[in-house]
Amino acid sequence: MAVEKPHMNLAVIGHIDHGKSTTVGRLLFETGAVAPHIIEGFRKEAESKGKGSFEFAWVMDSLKEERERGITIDIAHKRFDTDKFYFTVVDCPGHRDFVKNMITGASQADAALLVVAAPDGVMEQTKEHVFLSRTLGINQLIIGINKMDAVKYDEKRYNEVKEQLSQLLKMVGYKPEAISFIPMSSFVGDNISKPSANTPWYKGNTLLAALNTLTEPEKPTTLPMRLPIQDVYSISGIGTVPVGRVETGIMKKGMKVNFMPANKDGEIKSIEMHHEEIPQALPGDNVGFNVRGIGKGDIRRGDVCGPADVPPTVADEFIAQVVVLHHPSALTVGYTPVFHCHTAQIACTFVELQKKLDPRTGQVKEENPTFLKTGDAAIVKIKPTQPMVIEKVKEIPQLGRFAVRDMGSTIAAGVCINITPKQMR
Ligand SMILES: Nc1nc2c(ncn2[C@@H]2O[C@H](COP(=O)(O)OP(=O)(O)OP(=O)(O)O)[C@@H](O)[C@H]2O)c(=O)[nH]1
Repeated sequence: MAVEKPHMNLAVIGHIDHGKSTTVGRLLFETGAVAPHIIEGFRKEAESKGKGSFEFAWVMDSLKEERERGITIDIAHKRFDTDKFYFTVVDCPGHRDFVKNMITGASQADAALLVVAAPDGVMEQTKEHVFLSRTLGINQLIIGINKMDAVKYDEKRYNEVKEQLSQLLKMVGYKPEAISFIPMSSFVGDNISKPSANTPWYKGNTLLAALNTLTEPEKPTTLPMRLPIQDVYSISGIGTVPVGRVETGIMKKGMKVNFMPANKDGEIKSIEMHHEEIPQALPGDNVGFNVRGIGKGDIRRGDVCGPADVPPTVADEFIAQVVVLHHPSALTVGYTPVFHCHTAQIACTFVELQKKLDPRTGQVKEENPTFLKTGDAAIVKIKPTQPMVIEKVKEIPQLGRFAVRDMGSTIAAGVCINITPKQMR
């Protein structure tokens, strides 16, 4: 029987027009995920509209209007295989709900591919995306220095851009020496699956070979068990069945558990996954489970299940590091948008703006700033308007991240660095 390859979620990030979509299109094409006749169809359609150079980018444009405007929006949920992994391409920052999806775990990326155009080098969004990747806990990075054809495959230019990037990576805490840099052209197909004769000076991996060097993320089984509740059902003959995904630790049959902030105790009677009873559930498993001692009205979406002896932390207040991604004006003390943290959505107030940071270095730029604006990073104190479970990102990273949403868009993203807990028991 064929053994399924390990799965990796890959975020493709980089400055606008640096070639993210073209690179994804090229990867899908060269790994056989898109049939050549489909590419040919796109090429003809593009030519007929005078956009002949867009063929690979077009593979990714599933929306017709987007195609006509010549920009790419929908690169979500594209799959391709290397001989070691199968990859799902997740949305990139700036595209729709990327940040929110990353944080709520819907598309937590295991690795990121940063695309940087050789003619431009490091640009504004390159910096933003690198910082955001770091904040969101993406530890593995591959860098494609793209559009090498447009700089005549010049080794000197490649080294300049590589050096700029190395500086940037060091500032945010990545180790450039552990990262693959690849001179490539997604458009021409250089160094994607085969070493290119256009870059005889380059002896490193192709993009596909570099993707194969990534390591499968370990399941966080040694952390305390945390399962944020997605829904609660009442099933006749069984009783109350909460459902959700195990984020950390192991849920076992017979375990004594506690739900916070509901502050209800129970015992796991049975666990079910894909309609089969299982003795234990691991991180990543989506399960339904039956708990002795819990009624349907006792718990709800946003509550978190944990072991009774290490219950989830309910915050009275918490200190967070945030990055403001998009705020129409100035974010000030008193602002109370909705925080999305695991499955909870709770209005929280910015009660103190403690320090403004340089988003690239993390150095303090200003103490007690009066406001924050788009692009700022800061240390802030937050007070939830209702009891809310959150954990320190250093202790349980999966429950320590949040997205801040207001009026339909993601205003900020952040991580919880300290908590003043609410005494619950
Ligand atoms: N010369 C050259 N052009 C390229 C290469 N890769 C992409 N392009 C062109 O660069 C432009 C932008 O490419 P996209 O793939 O749409 O870039 P993107 O980063 O996905 O852009 P957004 O989704 O709008 O942020 C298109 O005109 C591509 O044809 C390359 O390797 N060489």
